[in-house]
Amino acid sequence: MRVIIASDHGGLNLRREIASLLEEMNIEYEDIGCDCEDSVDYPDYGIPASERVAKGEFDYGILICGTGIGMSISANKVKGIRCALVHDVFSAKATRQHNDANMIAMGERVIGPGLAREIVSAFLNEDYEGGRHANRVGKITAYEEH
Ligand SMILES: O=C(CO)[C@H](O)[C@H](O)[C@H](O)COP(=O)(O)O
Repeated sequence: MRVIIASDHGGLNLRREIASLLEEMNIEYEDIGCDCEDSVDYPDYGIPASERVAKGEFDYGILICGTGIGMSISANKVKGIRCALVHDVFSAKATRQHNDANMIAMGERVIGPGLAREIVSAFLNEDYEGGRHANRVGKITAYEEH
């Protein structure tokens, strides 16, 4: 499994926490920044990360900003990306099972590091269920293609 992580200045500390978690989990990952606490614009990090997931370079992406909202909006503009804004473990599991989400976004100003770790772990350990969900995800993909 290969994972890409990115944040703006508002998600810097939580991104570092998630990088530590991925190391503990022995998951191969690339961290594309941002690298300092100076104010940056979340699309400058979220869109390149999403493009690399969409190209197949990574299986999953994890994006963090202050709220997770700007990152999730940016990611979902990239064709092939299904990015869920998640701040609870149930949704992290469900978005893999039902939506086949390939990215999640979280807000460092919304949740603490312990919950964020649980969310990432749940997301990466869950499988897509297909079945009735495949029809629904297929309709999203068809819309994207038209
Ligand atoms: O994009 C966001 C909100 O949708 C993120 O939370 C940003 O991190 C936030 O907007 C940055 O805010 P700041 O006041 O410029 O630090």
